[in-house]
This record gives sequence, C-alpha cells and structure tokens, in this order.
Amino acid sequence: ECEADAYDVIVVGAGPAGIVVADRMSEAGKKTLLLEQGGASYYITGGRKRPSWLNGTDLSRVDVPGLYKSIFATQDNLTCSSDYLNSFSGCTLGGCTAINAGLFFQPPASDFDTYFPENWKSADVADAITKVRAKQPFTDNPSQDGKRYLQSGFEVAREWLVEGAGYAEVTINDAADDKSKVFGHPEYNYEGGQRSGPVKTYLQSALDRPNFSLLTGARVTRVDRDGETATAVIVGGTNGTETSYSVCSGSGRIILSGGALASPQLLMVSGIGDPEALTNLTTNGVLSISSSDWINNTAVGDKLFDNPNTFIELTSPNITSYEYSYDNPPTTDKELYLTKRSGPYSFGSQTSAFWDMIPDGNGTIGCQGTIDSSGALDFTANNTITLNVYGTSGLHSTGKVVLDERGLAGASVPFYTDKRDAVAVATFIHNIFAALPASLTPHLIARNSTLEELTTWVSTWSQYTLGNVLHWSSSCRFETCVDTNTQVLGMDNLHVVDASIVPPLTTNPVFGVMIAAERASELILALD
Ligand SMILES: Cc1cc2nc3c(=O)[nH]c(=O)nc-3n(C[C@H](O)[C@H](O)[C@H](O)COP(=O)(O)OP(=O)(O)OC[C@H]3O[C@@H](n4cnc5c(N)ncnc54)[C@H](O)[C@@H]3O)c2cc1C
Repeated sequence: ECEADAYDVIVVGAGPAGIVVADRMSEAGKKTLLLEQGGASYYITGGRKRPSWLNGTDLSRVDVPGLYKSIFATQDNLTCSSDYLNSFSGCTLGGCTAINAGLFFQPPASDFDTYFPENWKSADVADAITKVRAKQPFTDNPSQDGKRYLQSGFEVAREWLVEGAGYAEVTINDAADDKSKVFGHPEYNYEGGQRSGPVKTYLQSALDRPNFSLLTGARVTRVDRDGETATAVIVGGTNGTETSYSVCSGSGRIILSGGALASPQLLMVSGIGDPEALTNLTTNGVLSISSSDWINNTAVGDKLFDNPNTFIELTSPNITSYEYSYDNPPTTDKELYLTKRSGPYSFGSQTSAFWDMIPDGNGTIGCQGTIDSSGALDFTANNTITLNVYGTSGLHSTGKVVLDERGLAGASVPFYTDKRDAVAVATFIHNIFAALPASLTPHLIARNSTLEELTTWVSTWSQYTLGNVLHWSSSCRFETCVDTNTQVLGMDNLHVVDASIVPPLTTNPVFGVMIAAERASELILALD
C-alpha cells in the first residue's frame, strides 16, 4: 500500500544513534533510507585521507586509534563545516564516532533508574544493553600483542588513587554499575587494534539488506509535514535545488538522528520549537511556515548539556610522557602498528579512567577523571600528564541550542550557573588531592588547596578550566520534547533518536546513545 518511491522509515544522520536505529528498522523489514550529509570516513567506507606512513594499507586516518588527537589540527572534511554547524562535531559516516577518542563506557544502571522516564528504567533497557554488547566489540587492552603501552602514568595514578585514596581497581565495563571510587584501564570501542564503532558493526549488517539504502552527501534542510504528520524530508543541493524523499502515507516514520545540536535545529526549521526562536527564523527568512501551523514547544533545544572540563597538569619523575604524531611516529611505534596493530598507536592516548559519586542534597553528582599520556598547553615537558576532570550525571546547570541568523545551530552552555555543580567537581578534586603522593606535583593549583579555593578555581575561566568536552546531549528531553516512545510531542510519526533525548550520563555518551537507539527501536517497532 506504500507509494513505490516512498520509504517506511527515513533516518536523518549516520551517527551512532542513526546507524543503530536504521539497522534495526531494516532488520524488521522496513524499507529504510539513511541520509548522511557527510561522506566517507573509515577505509571500508571509501575513506582515503591519511598520513603517508599508511600508504599501501587498508587504513584511513579514521581507522588508526592513535591518530585521534590529530582531528583538532586537521579535519579533512570529517567535521561539520561552518556552513552547517557552529560547533566542532563529526559530520561524516559514523558522526562523532569516526573522530572521537573511542572511550566506550557502559552507563551505570542508576543513570536509567534515576534520570530516565517509565519504560526506560534499567530493567527496561536490559535487552538493549545486551544487544549493544553483543554487536559492538570493545576492549580495555587494545594492543594486539596483549601488552599495555604508556603505562607509567597509569602506575602513578594507581598508586595515588587505589593505594592512596582507596579507589577499587576494576575492569570498567565488567563493573559498569559501580561508579563510586573506581579506577581502571579505559574501555575503547576498538577491534583488532583499529577503531571500530557502529560503522564497522551495525552499518555493515544494514548494508547487507536489500531494503536498506544509504545516501551520503545528503544534507536534510527540513522536514515537510501536513499538520501533525511528517510526509518527507527535503535534501538541499547545490544552487538551491531541493530533492524530496517521502515516507509511506499513513504508515511511514521519520527519525531525526542528527545529534543534540542538529536535531533540535531540524525541528525548529520545520516549524516545531520555541515560538521566540521560530519568530527569529521567520524574520531572518529561514522559516516560511505560517505561525498558525507551528507546533510551539519551548523544550525543543532547551536544557542542552555538556560536561564541564578541568585540565589538571601533573608532573612526576616516575612518568614518561608520550606525544602522538600524525605524520611521523617513531619508527618502532610505526612498525609495531603496521605489522602487528600493536603499540601506542593502537589506542587514543588515555591510559586511566576513574569515577566517584559526590553527595548532593538527596542525590549525587557523578565525576569522572581520565588521564592522558602527555601534558598540555603550557606544561608539555616530559614527565607530565594531563588529568581531565569532568562533572557528569546529576549536574544542575544546562544551556540551550541557539540558532544564528542563518538558522544554524550552536551551543550556549553556561557551566556552573548552579554553584552546587562547581562544589561537587571541586569536592572530587579535593578528595583525591588529599591522597596525592609527594612525588606527584600538580601545576597551577596547590596540593593543599581548600575546597573553597578549588570551587573558585574550577569556575573561573582559564585555558585549563570551564572547557567543553563536546559531549552534547539532552536538548530534546523525554516528556517535554519527545514522549517515551521518542515521538516529537504534537506529531504522529516524527521521532528524535540520538544524544538529544539522553539525559546527562555518568559516563562518556556513545555507549549510552547506542543503548538509547536500541531501546527506541524496540519501542518504535512496537507502535506499528
Ligand atoms: C572530539 C570528540 C571526542 C569525543 N570523544 C568521545 C569518546 O571518547 N567517547 C564517547 O563516548 N563520546 C565521545 N564524544 C561524544 C560522542 O561521540 C557523541 O556524543 C556521539 O557521537 C553522539 O551521537 P549522535 O548519534 O547523537 O550524533 P553524532 O555523532 O553527532 O552524529 C550525527 C550525524 O548526523 C549527521 N547530520 C546532522 N544533521 C544532518 C542533516 N541535517 N542532514 C543529514 N545529516 C545530518 C551528522 O553529519 C553526523 O554524522 C566525543 C565527541 C567529540 C566531538
């Protein structure tokens, strides 16, 4: 009964969420179209951007974990252009999972039980978690020769946090529910010493199905709707041309998976959002839908979240720092990687991760630390490492997705507007500094700083404080922006499934975003 050229499901955006949901829709027999504005990333997708030392291999720069940090220096069209987004983000097959560090931590059950609505509690997402774990490999020991590399920082941190501060050493994803004073080797979604992620797993199973189509270089500019029914997505071409892709009338669904900045933007340019923002879009000539056809909802783009980051530089005579190179890795490390997928280039520079839950009224605020293999900014001498401290779940301060006069999305996230957040992060630092060994010297903040001094320091801007981690989430929340089936409020067949619907997690987002996409797939399929 569906029109010949229409789809059962159109998914906008091939990030981790869009790939998972498109795979599950096609698996269920839906004629599925996945639209991605970016292009090739991993070698298997046709990606060929790489340093010359990878010539002759079946690797692009995306495949090699140790090239992670180079994305901040050269982007090769893997990130979103300033004609599309006012933020640093992945715009390529895999979305940010093609450019990120690959840290892959399962969120604790308490995140679902505390912050998610009915139908999304830990018991409800248990199958979704099992599915992600079955389909997406991860490891805390990525080097294929089985050895751990660049461990001097890990050993110093273990002495400090485990022997000194009483943290438990755990295999992080085996003890996923425990995020109080735990320490371990970071988990990465790598396989065989290479970057994995949904492009290497879910996208490959989708591509094997005849009812699945993937279109790259396809930027969706808006959703066409007939009142409460989404009918098509419009893809912009060069010179203002437009192509329309329709969903089956009566039964089709459109799923927005553009990420926590882009999905609210797509809703707004389709006449769904805060009337003040829609009025601005109209004034600027971006929106031409009459205000009587708007779906007014101030929750679209509201309560955007990112983790506030603090860099702490630490020096110890027992540490040997390691700087990664894009063009010229040391010969032994290059050979180790090329011949055995081993050595420092088999992972993305983080050598340790740890968490604590800081009491906050009747609840808790999650805090995470990760330790990098080198110093940063003004402290790049050898013997130095960088500790990234972020506040995570339970933080109170949030921001907003803001559209500029061109209708492009950017982020406004004023960290620590709620002082409890700064106190929690400062408490985390204060607690671990109480156990800092004499051999480990912190820079810029004294080892005996008071809680008040640390609270002021984390919430005062410098190159080391108030940093964005680029973990955008929570900008289209359950019950105010989407219902618990991920349907946009006021719409019949328009969904948001990506980091936008995920509340602030205790862990880095990707694992949680993939769980959310698995759970959303179950709920969407159950609607038919
Ligand atoms: C530098 C960096 C490092 C990070 N490190 C980690 C890490 O180590 N571990 C971790 O867990 N998280 C990390 N993150 C965050 C994590 O990658 C993101 O939270 C996650 O990828 C979000 O998934 P998503 O599916 O919601 O959106 P995204 O990954 O942003 O994917 C959205 C996709 O949709 C496409 N799209 C958007 N709008 C349109 C449109 N209009 N038309 C067509 N296509 C569109 C985009 O091009 C993009 O490919 C990092 C992020 C960055 C930027």
